[in-house]
Amino acid sequence: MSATEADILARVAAVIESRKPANGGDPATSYVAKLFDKGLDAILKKVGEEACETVMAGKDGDAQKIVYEVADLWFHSMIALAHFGLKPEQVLVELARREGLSGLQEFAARSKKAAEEEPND
Ligand SMILES: N=c1c2ncn([C@@H]3O[C@H](COP(=O)(O)OP(=O)(O)OP(=O)(O)O)[C@@H](O)[C@H]3O)c2ncn1[C@@H]1O[C@H](COP(=O)(O)O)[C@@H](O)[C@H]1O
Repeated sequence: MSATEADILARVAAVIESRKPANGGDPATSYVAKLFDKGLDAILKKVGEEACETVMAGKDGDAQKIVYEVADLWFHSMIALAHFGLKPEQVLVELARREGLSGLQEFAARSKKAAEEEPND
């Protein structure tokens, strides 16, 4: 991945931020501003729809369609992050934190902690 591609999330996030009503986003001319105007339920509905469309593309096994739907899913997830004042960098930091950490080991550690915290009857 080139530096330019790595910067895309930050650039798209900056445009999303600029579309917030407080930053002058205009629902008449901007899809993102229109979604912010509709509010959190509408944003989350789009995230759910795009997740379903990603699943359907996966079932079809069409590589190009999968890329297209995941792009829609990431894009709408970024609008949801922006709604909560969060940045994609924070998700990237979390992914980086998990690098090299086996998912199975992490699950085992979490299960052990939950069992230890469970109140004894
Ligand atoms: N990456 C995207 C992007 N991906 C998808 N979409 C839009 O998201 C919508 C996806 O909805 P669907 O696929 O469900 O199609 P639809 O049925 O037309 O949509 P709905 O009526 O259900 O909302 C479409 O209208 C797409 O055009 C996007 N719209 C904008 N961007 C980025 O956001 C920037 C700002 O966009 P504006 O706010 O519109 O200027 C753009 O320059 C792009 O970089």
